Amino acid sequence: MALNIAIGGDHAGYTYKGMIKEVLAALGHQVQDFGPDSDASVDYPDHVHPLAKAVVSKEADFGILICGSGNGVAMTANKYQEIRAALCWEVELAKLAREHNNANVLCIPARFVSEEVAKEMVRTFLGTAFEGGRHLNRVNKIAAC
Ligand SMILES: O=C(CO)[C@H](O)[C@H](O)[C@H](O)COP(=O)(O)O
Repeated sequence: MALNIAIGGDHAGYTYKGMIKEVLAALGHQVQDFGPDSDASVDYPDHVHPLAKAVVSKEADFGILICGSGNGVAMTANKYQEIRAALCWEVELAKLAREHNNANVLCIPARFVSEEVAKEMVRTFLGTAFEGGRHLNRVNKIAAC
């Protein structure tokens, strides 16, 4: 099924962002790029906030955020109650983030994972369904009051 994917990050994730966009196109998904448009140094929140809002508004089905460690983009995206941004560095983590946490944003640490792992995490994340059941009860308790 073709999905609407929002992708973004910062300069440290710029190269991986381009590579992942090719993967998403090959999978038949629609992609909205929230930048940056070069590897010149930027502040990741400037690119994360509009992406997070696109996911919250359901303009995008899922978000993919890439920076050096993945921490900054994850911290920023998770400021939104409706966002469940998962920092993943192994394919199995991307699978579990969908199965158990119903994650809607995948955060990739470009300086710490190979291109192949990054690509496979994206394919796995977008190809895995939330399991619901006991996990739904837990996910429903995440939102701060
Ligand atoms: O998580 C991050 C910021 O908290 C990312 O790793 C950034 O990509 C990183 O901090 C950028 O570092 P730089 O020295 O400015 O390239």
